[in-house]
Amino acid sequence: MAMVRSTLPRRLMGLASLRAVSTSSMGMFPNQVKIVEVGPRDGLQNEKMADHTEVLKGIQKFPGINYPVLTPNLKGFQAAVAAGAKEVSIFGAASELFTKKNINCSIDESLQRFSEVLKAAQAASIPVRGYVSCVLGCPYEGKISPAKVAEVSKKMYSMGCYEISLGDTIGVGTPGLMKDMLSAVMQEVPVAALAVHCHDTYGQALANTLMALQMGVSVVDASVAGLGGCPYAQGASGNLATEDLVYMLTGLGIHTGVNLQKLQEAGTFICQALNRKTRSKVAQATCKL
Ligand SMILES: CC(C)(COP(=O)([O-])OP(=O)([O-])OC[C@H]1O[C@@H](n2cnc3c(N)ncnc32)[C@H](O)[C@@H]1OP(=O)([O-])[O-])[C@@H](O)C(=O)NCCC(=O)NCCSC(=O)C[C@@](C)(O)CC(=O)[O-]
Repeated sequence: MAMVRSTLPRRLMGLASLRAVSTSSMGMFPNQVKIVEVGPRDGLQNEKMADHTEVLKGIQKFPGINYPVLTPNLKGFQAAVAAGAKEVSIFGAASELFTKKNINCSIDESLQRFSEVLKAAQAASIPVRGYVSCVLGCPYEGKISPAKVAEVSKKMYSMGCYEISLGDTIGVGTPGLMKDMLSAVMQEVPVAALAVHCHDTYGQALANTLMALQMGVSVVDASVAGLGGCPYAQGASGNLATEDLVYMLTGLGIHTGVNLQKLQEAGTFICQALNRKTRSKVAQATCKL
C-alpha cells in the first residue's frame, strides 16, 4: 500500500465519492443517477494496504469529497472518527456463513454491533451508509432468498443508514435475480435509499445494473478500471468498471458530468501503479492498456 498511498494523485482520490447527478431523456430510467466510486476503498482493499487510520492520515483531502471508512463495530468507528473520518459505512450480509467469515459473528450479532455504531454516529452527526453483501448469491451458502435480503436491508435502514448498497459480492447474479431481489427489498426500503453494487465475475455487472436502473434505483457503485473484490469471498473479482458505467449512461442520454477521458487517465494511473491490466472494456477498447 505504501507506494499506492504516497503517490495517489488528486485524480484518483477525487473519485472517492464521485457523485454524478444526471438527467435522462428516457422515461424508463431515473432522472438522476448518482455514481459512488468505490475504487479507492473496495478496489484497493485486496492490495497490501495500511489500516484506515494510516490511509486517512496519509491522503491529501479535498473539499467536497467524502472519504467514507468501513467500520465493522464500535471500535472501528471510534478509530475512524479519531483519524478524521466524516462518513462511515457498516457492512452486513444476507448470508450467515459469509457474515461469519467476513466479520466473525452471526447476522443478529452484526446488527447489534451496527446499532451501536449508528447510535454513536448519530450522536456525532456522522452519516452512515449500509452495505448488504451476497444479495444475489453467497460463496458459502449458494442461493440467498430475496426475503432475507429485504429483512436485513430493512433492519439496517431502520437503524438510520441513509442508504443501503446491495452487493452482488461474487458477481453470480443475472438480471432476473436482480429483479426478484429488488422487488422484495423495495417493499421494505424506499427505492430512493437503495444503491446497487455489482461485481463482474460472470460478466453480468452492467446488465444487472441496467435492470436496477429500470426498476428505479438511481445510485450505482462502481470502481475505476474495475478494480476490486472481497478478500473473504473466494471468486469475487472486480467491480463494475466506472468507465463502462459512464459510457452506458452517456449512451442512454444520462449526462453524468463525468469526464470519461479524465476517468480513464485515473484508471491508467492506478493500473500502472498496481502493475495490472484494466478490467474496463471501454478502457481496453480505447486505451489499449
Ligand atoms: C470485525 C472484526 C474486527 C472482528 O474480528 P474478531 O477477531 O471477531 O474481533 P474480536 O471482537 O474478537 O476482537 C479480537 C481483537 O481484534 C480487536 N478488534 C476488534 N474490532 C476491531 C477493529 N474494528 N479494529 C481493530 N481491531 C479490532 C479487538 O480489540 C481484539 O484485540 P486484542 O484484544 O486481541 O488485542 C474482523 O472480523 C474484521 O476486521 N473483519 C473485516 C473484514 C473485511 O474488511 N472484509 C472486507 C470488507 S468488503 C465487504 O465486506 C463487501 C463490500 C462492502 O465491499 C460489498 C460487497 O461487495 O458485497
